Amino acid sequence: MVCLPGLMDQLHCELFGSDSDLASDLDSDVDLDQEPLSPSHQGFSFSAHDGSEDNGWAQIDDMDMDPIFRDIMESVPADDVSSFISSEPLEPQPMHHPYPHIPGLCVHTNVLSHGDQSKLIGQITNRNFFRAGQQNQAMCFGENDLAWIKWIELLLSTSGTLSEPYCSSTWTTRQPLFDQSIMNLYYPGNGIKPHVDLARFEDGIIIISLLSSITMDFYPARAPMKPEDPVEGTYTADRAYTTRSGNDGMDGEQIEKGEEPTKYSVRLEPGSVVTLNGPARYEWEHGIQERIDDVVNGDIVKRKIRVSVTLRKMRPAAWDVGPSDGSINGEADRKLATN
Ligand SMILES: O=C(O)CCC(=O)C(=O)O
Ligand SMILES: [Fe+2]
Repeated sequence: MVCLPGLMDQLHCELFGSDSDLASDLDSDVDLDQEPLSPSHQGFSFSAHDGSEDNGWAQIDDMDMDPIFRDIMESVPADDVSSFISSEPLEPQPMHHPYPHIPGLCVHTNVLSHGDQSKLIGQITNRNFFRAGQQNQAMCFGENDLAWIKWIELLLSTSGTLSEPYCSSTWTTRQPLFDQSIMNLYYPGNGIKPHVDLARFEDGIIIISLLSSITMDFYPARAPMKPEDPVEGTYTADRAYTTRSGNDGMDGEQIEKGEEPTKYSVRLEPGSVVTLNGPARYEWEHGIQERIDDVVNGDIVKRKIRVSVTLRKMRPAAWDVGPSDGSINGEADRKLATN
């Protein structure tokens, strides 16, 4: 694993245990019939949405489990969440939906079968990434720490999700395909502010949706990026993440002028995958509004608990980036969104 202290700090990622332990622990996949991994087997702790600095495993036994999370997770056998996903076919027939207004955006439905979704959720809960529901985001860095999710790459390939014209072969043939992942947990009412993913990630980003559907919105970026931008980023936090949230996508200036911002809404179903390439990755912001329901074809649909997995690849130079303003990324946005 390569993860410099500065970078770790900036992305709220804390290492527990030695690298060698971590690598061997993560070599094999999670056996869903086993007991959840003990804290000593888990290499990382992750930022909590309360912003607390010290999230050491020593505290875990003392944690009060979030009651909503407990109810949901206790009702789900570790290896079967199909009761959450009742409306999908057993054998998925992937469909690919490009969005012509947003070049490089494609939503791929029915990519993960019930079993695939169960396995992925089982892996996530087994690893206690969300610390029993007390935090809403977790991250993994480096190929070793993504070993548990490597099987998804094959699924993406065989489903046609990583094929032209939806995804450019300039990135789908890279090795490794992904070396960074973020798991996000959303309760009804939670969201993520509109953002362009950090410049430190390469082109070619995927978002997997699990457990329930949600509406994601896309807006033209206020500060578009280019692939060759410095890995540190080129824009400031106050420019990138100000008021475009919770008000149907209008920022302060646009509200004053009475202008409607361009916004495209995309429905993300469990088992679906979003691919972001080129303009969709660099020139459009994506976000999820903080609401308890979404309007879908005129109907109000209540939100339920949702988990997403974002997979990306770090730009080589990004591993050397030291600490800077940690607030200019989507990770920090989750913290704001839940406070
Ligand atoms: O949770 C999602 O669906 C989106 C996550 C995201 O945009 C991010 O982590 O950068
Ligand atoms: Fe993002």
